[in-house]
Amino acid sequence: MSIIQVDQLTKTFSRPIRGTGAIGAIRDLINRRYEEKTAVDHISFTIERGEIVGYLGPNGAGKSTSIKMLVGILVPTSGEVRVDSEIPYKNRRENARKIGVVFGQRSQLWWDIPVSETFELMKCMYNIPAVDFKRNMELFTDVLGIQDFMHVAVRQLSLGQRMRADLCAALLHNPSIVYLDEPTIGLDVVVKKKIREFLLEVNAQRQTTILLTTHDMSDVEKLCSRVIIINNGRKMFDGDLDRLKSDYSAGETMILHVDHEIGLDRDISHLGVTDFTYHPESGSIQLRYDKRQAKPASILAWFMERTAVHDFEIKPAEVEDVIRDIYQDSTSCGLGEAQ
Ligand SMILES: Nc1ncnc2c1ncn2[C@@H]1O[C@H](COP(=O)(O)OP(=O)(O)OP(=O)(O)O)[C@@H](O)[C@H]1O
Repeated sequence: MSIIQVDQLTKTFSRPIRGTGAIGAIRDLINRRYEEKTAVDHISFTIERGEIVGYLGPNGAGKSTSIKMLVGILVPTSGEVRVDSEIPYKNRRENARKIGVVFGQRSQLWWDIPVSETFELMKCMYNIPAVDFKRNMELFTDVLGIQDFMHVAVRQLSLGQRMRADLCAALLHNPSIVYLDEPTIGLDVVVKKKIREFLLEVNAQRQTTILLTTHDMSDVEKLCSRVIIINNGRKMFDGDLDRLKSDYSAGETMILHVDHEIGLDRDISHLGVTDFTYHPESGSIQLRYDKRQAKPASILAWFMERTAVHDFEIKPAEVEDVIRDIYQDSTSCGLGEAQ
């Protein structure tokens, strides 16, 4: 049986419409009006034990709301959610024992006490057997490299140190599922690498299921074999990363550092360029093209014939671009959902 089962899950918030100015404020006091916002709209999926799944979407897509329903903080408006046989919002205590959660923007650690004491508190809270605790501490301190700051108060940690301590705390009780919301946000490449290696190690050793939200495509590429993409609360794509990349990651961006612009009114559609902007402050031209249809060398040659190009760089599609392509594809085809 799938470890996570989500069926037609929906969450609608009712939020006040605020009037503008003094009259609006007075009117609000007398007659407050509300609007409905469907943050998660009939989403269904299942996740198998041991999968690492990227749960992606642009800002406001409904990712955090979905995760809050999975961890039991929010009660769905309709639909069903079952996590390792528990209904999270009904069996919050049992569910909490089976899951670990890390929100990149917030810490679950106690601010004023040293990291090591936080872990001791976790041991008591979750009733972790001494043998498991010792084994986990050895593995986690080794892979995450937290030995150096074990005795430092949490408020004195750098962001990267705090994030590693947060991850360790979330996994000490051997949860079968871990929810990670932007776990590498704001971290340098070395710490990102450590965290990814750690997650892969835990997943391989313990079959821990991981659901990860991130805006960092390299997190997705390094960790996830499958991605679910949502937008406006609806599921747009559910499939493996290779399919996502072969079907949708065709957009590339080329940045040319030039002497002067050559006129934005030029028609360069024959080169396969879809977007074309000049940034005078940096003296650069930014072009977007579909690499299945355009030849970067031809684009570069065309510009070099017309202006002095000092340097250029090519950037692969960002996760946001892929999502935008999927969204455009599904709306232009009249599809609500791409499977
Ligand atoms: N408690 C709430 N009350 C009213 N509206 C809410 C509430 N929580 C979220 N929303 C709305 O629901 C939508 C989805 O929000 P959510 O936080 O789930 O998005 P997200 O995909 O996690 O975005 P981000 O990547 O920016 O974190 C947004 O339009 C948001 O304003």
